[in-house]
Amino acid sequence: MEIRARAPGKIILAGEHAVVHGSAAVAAAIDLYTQSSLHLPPSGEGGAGEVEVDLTDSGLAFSWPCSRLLEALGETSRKAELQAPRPCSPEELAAIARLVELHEIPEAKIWLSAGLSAFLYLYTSILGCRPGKVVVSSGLPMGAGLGSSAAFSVSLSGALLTAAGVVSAEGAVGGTEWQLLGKDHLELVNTWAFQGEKIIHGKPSGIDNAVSTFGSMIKFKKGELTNLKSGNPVKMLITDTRVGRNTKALVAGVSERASRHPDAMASVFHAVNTISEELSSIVELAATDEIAMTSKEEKLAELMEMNQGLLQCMGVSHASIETVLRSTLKYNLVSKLTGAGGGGCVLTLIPTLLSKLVLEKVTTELESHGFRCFKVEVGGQGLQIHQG
Ligand SMILES: Nc1ncnc2c1ncn2[C@@H]1O[C@H](COP(=O)(O)OP(=O)(O)OP(=O)(O)O)[C@@H](O)[C@H]1O
Ligand SMILES: C[C@@](O)(CCO)CC(=O)[O-]
Ligand SMILES: [Mg+2]
Repeated sequence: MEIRARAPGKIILAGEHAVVHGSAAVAAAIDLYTQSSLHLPPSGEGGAGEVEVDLTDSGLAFSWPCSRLLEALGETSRKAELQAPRPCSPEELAAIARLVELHEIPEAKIWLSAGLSAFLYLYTSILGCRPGKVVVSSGLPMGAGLGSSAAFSVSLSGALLTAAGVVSAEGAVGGTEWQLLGKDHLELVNTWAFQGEKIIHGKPSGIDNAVSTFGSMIKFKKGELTNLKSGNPVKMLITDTRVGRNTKALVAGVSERASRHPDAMASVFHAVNTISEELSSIVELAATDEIAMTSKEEKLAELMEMNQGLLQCMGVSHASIETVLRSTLKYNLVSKLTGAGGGGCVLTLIPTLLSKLVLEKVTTELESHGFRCFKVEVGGQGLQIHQG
């Protein structure tokens, strides 16, 4: 049996970091995906064979004998828990970390160990210690602010829960081999993926896994999700500064700053909340044609600029991000970091009336700094399944 699941990355238009502290944020799915293909032998039995994962983007593959997993973790998959995952306990996480350490991961790719721990947790909790192989491949840059960790957790959870028979695909995605899940099944996948994100991020808000699971453009606040109907999707240029960073460390850094300056940071988070609320109402107004396109774009640009200033206050900007801001400002274009910051990707709002020539000039200038630019479609589908 082969089950494939693909889950999109995301951009955050406003509210990253502040969303971890209870503010609203606005995010949208993009058309770059992580795909997990799960192969299960016909009669898998616990205790025999291996669990394998092939991480094609990093060119590394790992495997564990099922007997070893059973010995270290016990029989982990229990029917009742499939419907309501329990968080990974510190003891279980330590046992999983020891299983990951059985493999020598090259120092330059040590950041993979968090993803591997999330993989082992999701696989053994959902399918138990039965043999199987998962091949993961992604069009997303890893650790660059476009939600690669969430797309990884969502696609894995989608494939594993489909194999366990607790979720099943319903409707086809027009003209493609992919199928969608119903709302309740998506909710379940999202809950599992959040557990995976916790292992990778430490203290995620849940926005990245939610937008990767449900797709579209969403407002997210304290775990509550509102779908934003955006008539004409905004156009964004993405610049990957190629400066590596780690979301877990950046989120922890903002929390430390908040504990050093609680009142000042509470005001910053409050300001971000207001920006996200305003931004989401502009998006929705635009869907009803009650606001002209140029006026919508001017407002969005101003709010993004204000949000970027507040992200600098939180200490998550970076010299490379500032270079992107300065370069695009020369052409009167507004940019802000997206995701956790500290390097990674920057969004630049592309107004509808911007000439092709100007766009080419900005892109050339950004690429002359060694950055990589690309355009994405914003607000598309979330998790999709293919069973064959
Ligand atoms: N395709 C993949 N293969 C293996 N591991 C992956 C893959 N995608 C993500 N990961 C795991 O997720 C980690 C990156 O997550 P991180 O949260 O730091 O960045 P991000 O999700 O890309 O950005 P952000 O959280 O700011 O949106 C990697 O270090 C790795 O452990
Ligand atoms: C930085 C952050 O706000 C967004 C990362 O894409 C973390 C989170 O919300 O989990
Ligand atoms: Mg992440």
